[in-house]
Amino acid sequence: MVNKQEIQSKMMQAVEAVRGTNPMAGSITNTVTINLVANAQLAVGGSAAMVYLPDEAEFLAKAGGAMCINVGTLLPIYEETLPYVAKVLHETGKPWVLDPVAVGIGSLRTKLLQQFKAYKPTIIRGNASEIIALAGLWGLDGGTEQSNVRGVDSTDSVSGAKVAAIALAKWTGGAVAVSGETDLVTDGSIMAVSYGGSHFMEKITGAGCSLGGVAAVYATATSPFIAALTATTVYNVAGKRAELKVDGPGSFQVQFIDELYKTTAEDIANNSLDIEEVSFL
Ligand SMILES: Nc1ncnc2c1ncn2[C@@H]1O[C@H](COP(=O)(O)OP(=O)(O)OP(=O)(O)O)[C@@H](O)[C@H]1O
Ligand SMILES: Cc1ncsc1CCO
Ligand SMILES: [Mg+2]
Repeated sequence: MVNKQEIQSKMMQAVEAVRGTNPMAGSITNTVTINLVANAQLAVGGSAAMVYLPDEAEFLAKAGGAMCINVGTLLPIYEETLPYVAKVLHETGKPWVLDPVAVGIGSLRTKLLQQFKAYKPTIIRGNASEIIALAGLWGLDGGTEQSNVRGVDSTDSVSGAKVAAIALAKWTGGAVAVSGETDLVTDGSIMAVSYGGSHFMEKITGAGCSLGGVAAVYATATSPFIAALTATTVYNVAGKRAELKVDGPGSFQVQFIDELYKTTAEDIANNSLDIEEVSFL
């Protein structure tokens, strides 16, 4: 049986460990949201470093406790950097997060995301359409060949990505986090549903990208499943609280960083969470 209290207590430990040790998680991420990703990582107690070049990515992969790869805005150099660093991460057993932003657009994005299948990202984080499309690209259950990703936005429901999320987690042996109004996190055998957040998170860019960066920070301190669930939960708590204090998306983003900074381990344990065993779904 899955023990919800044990999961909550592991999340609390991860939050405290990160606040106590300031772990570094490097990123190769998109140019739209790079600043929000770094600030969110710092707000939860981590340390950020962003690079583009293959040798620098290798340095960060080895020096940090985990890494975040987000394919939002591809540059030609990424054809070299991304498979190279993913191989280093896989071979050294370093946890890494993949955000398959806009999967389905362009030949380089498709080629890179196909290459990542063999390097088994420890955490895959995306919106529902991205998770379904990545499962489709990798030939796994629950995926569709045609991507429903509309640019970087989702057109699918989170619950519709359940089978794809489980299949991806079983393939990687890690965790998958599907974001939306409610969030799903699975390791292929447990399915967690986390509630909270804010409608304003759809009105700022990078809530998802920065969630991936924060998941990488927690992955330096705990298992992929607990890291993905802790990041998801912190986002749900901080989003809910920030919404109460603001009246628009611009001030929401500022308030959200403050709430990430203020969210405690107890707040995370007290946030609404459902846990189910996948075999019963
Ligand atoms: N309608 C909503 N209500 C509550 N929380 C939401 C809502 N939509 C998104 N969120 C939260 O926003 C965060 C990002 O999820 P989202 O699905 O928007 O990612 P995304 O589409 O990849 O974002 P981006 O690509 O802009 O970074 C998650 O923490 C999620 O829980
Ligand atoms: C808007 C946008 N375009 C490419 S990446 C990105 C950030 C959200 O995914
Ligand atoms: Mg996204």
